[in-house]
Amino acid sequence: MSDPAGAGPRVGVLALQGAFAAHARALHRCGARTSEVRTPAGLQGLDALVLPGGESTTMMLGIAREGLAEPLRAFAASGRPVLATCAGLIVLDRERLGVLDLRCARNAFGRQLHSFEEDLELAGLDGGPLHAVFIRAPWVAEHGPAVEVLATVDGHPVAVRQGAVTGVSFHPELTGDDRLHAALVARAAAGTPG
Ligand SMILES: NC(=O)CC[C@H](N)C(=O)O
Repeated sequence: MSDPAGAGPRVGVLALQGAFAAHARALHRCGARTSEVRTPAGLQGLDALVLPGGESTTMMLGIAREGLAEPLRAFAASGRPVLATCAGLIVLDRERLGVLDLRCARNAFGRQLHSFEEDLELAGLDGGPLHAVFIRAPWVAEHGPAVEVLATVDGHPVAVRQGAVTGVSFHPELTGDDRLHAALVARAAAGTPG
């Protein structure tokens, strides 16, 4: 999946399970080189990382099987930018990898359990509302002071930031609006946390 023609920052996409291929396409559109991460060695040399949506229980089983829990924690702690979407956000919560000081409620949108779409204003994102696709999405049920809430639906946080980690409970790789991927690639290229 890597893009040999590109000279941009190297962004890994956790590819144990879930919606990883569409993330790679979005990252390519933003000028990044990408690789699929399935083992701790796959994290080496990356400037940024995407944790895709999918099914968080299955993803956690794969992370345990491959010995990826500690390497993923270390990657986040290094300050390199991370974008976590949907199941990827769940995986980072307190009850799982503990990278983010928050607790997710899974499949939280009872009003439209399977999926719905909404235009969201995200704090810090220029260019107007972002069209967000929610698929059996979580929300953030509770969080500590280090977590900045960027957007809410019905009063529940669905986009957050803690340090260099951005987490969203929707699927930004599905709409063709690549602003969140572009922001990740820009931060990776700048080599600055945040
Ligand atoms: N689109 C998604 O990633 C859904 C997440 C899934 N409902 C879970 O709990 O893991």
